[in-house]
Amino acid sequence: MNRQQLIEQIRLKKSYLCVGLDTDIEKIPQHLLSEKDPVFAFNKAIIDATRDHCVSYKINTAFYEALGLKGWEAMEKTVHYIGKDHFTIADAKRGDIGNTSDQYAKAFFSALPFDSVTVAPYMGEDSVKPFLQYEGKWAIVLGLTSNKGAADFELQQAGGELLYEKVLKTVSGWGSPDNLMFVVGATQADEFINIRKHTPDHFYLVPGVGAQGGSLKEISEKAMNQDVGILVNASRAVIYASSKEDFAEAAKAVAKGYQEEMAGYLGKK
Ligand SMILES: O=C(O)c1cc(=O)[nH]c(=O)n1[C@@H]1O[C@H](COP(=O)(O)O)[C@@H](O)[C@H]1O
Repeated sequence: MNRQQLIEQIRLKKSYLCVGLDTDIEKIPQHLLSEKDPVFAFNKAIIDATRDHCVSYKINTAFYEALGLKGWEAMEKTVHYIGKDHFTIADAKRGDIGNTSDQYAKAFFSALPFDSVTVAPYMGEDSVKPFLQYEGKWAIVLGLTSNKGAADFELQQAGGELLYEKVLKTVSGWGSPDNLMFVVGATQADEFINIRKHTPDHFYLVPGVGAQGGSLKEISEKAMNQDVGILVNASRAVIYASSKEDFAEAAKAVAKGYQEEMAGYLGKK
């Protein structure tokens, strides 16, 4: 999905919600465990229930890789089931020397039909560029993350600026707002205005509302640009809204609630 199509979907649905499919076999409702592929059965129900309220799904590959071959198969079935109308993110946080990153890009963009992959920038340009070589596909590079450990490196001074600022400035020169997004944690609201100054036109993937306590209102007020420019992810708050048989309806209600709040912020733009 290209930038224009993504913006169209956001305007059409009045939503910039990304539902995170961090599907943990230990947390899915008991009654699904008798299914042949419980993880896919769970995802399918969540997707059916939430697809009208979100524009994107983020599959955190860790939860699937942890199950071996079965998990990878569930991931593959899930990304195909989502289809082309939603922006798909392989949250794999990849990045390695060039010829290895080439293979990671091939894994998610050719063997699998993801629109984007999350990428760690620590190894520099040759580790990120392979993800920028595919027409209509995106690299989503870690900028300022939502976790406590962001203070260890990202928020440290590096030659008169913060390390994450250097990352935003340098990495934005490797691609364009048409194939590059940045991850900015919802818990980092104090930095949003500064981040927008460095990267005015880019989309941000913003995880950390719901379970991590980030404020949708604050993000929306501080980080939106003229093209909306944000995808806000919630995983556990949506997919584990109920642990019982009504899990899909409960997920729908939470996703709808986020969407309605988003519609309000979009209306003010
Ligand atoms: O790259 C990410 O998606 C990510 C970056 C970040 O800074 N913080 C963060 O929580 N994430 C991911 O976003 C999701 C957040 O999940 P919830 O806290 O359950 O909504 C998880 O899949 C995390 O791996």
